[in-house]
Amino acid sequence: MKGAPVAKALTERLVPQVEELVSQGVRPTLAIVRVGEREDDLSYERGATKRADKVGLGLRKFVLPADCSQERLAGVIREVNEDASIHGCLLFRPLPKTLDEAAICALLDPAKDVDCITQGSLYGVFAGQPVGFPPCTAEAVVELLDYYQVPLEGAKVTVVGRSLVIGKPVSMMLQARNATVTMCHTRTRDLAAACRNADVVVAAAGHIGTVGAACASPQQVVVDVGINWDEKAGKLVGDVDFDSVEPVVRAITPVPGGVGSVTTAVLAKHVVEAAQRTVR
Ligand SMILES: Nc1nc(=O)c2c([nH]1)NC[C@@H]1CN(c3ccc(C(=O)N[C@@H](CCC(=O)O)C(=O)O)cc3)C=[N+]21
Repeated sequence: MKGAPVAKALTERLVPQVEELVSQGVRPTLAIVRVGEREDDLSYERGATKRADKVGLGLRKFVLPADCSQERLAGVIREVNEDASIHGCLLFRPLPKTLDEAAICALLDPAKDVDCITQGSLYGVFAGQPVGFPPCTAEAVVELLDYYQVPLEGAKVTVVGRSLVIGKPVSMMLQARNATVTMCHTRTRDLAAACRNADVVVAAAGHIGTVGAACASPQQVVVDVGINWDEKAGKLVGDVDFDSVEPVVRAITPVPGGVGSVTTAVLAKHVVEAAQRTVR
């Protein structure tokens, strides 16, 4: 299950909407805030830059060194908040450990929170209320499964990983679609069994090889959300051991070229929606 056709379908709907906004004098614009040079951040930035070009979004990049102070980063977020020509903000996470990530996230204007880093947006996802936007990657997983017509109603879905960025919110979104969701993590006793037993596995652990052949079963659909830098191979890989899992399962997403490309399309969609809200 490649991401490109899903992203293309999403993106095609956005182009006329951007044209309409531009004719009203508004160019939907995304601010990217990056601290340091993490490989996964740089990958997202490349993808988002290409997507913004295709859709016709404005893009402003704020890049700070990994050792920057809390005050300096806070200053950038305030600048984003005050700039009326910016409609959405993507702050790459995790931030370096020296920074207080929660305090930074709380500073962002909720109206510009296109990736669910503020508490109100998270509340929306957990309560099933239309407050803000869900995390782009979590929404991308659901978009991808819908595009490939993978049934969720009553399906057994195992989510591996419990982060606030992906594991927890995607679990809530899949449950909202009436899937029966099992949440697994580093302390799960028999991860392989919990995965083998599932119709759909969503791998969002953040570690290379978390989901291996023992987790796979025929008829299963595997969505790999992981973006890890493989030092030995010198390339980006997912959380799933693709070569051993792919021959067993019904369908699987590649990394790169899977969920990531859909994530950037969802991001563009959120920025367009945020801009539309400012003119209505
Ligand atoms: N607040 C926050 N939310 C995130 O969702 C988040 C984050 N921080 N920090 C970094 C990771 C990583 N991530 C990627 C998303 C898309 C691609 C993507 O577009 N990948 C292209 C390839 C792009 C390329 O490498 O040229 C693809 O898979 O085809 C990559 C990585 C989201 N993350």
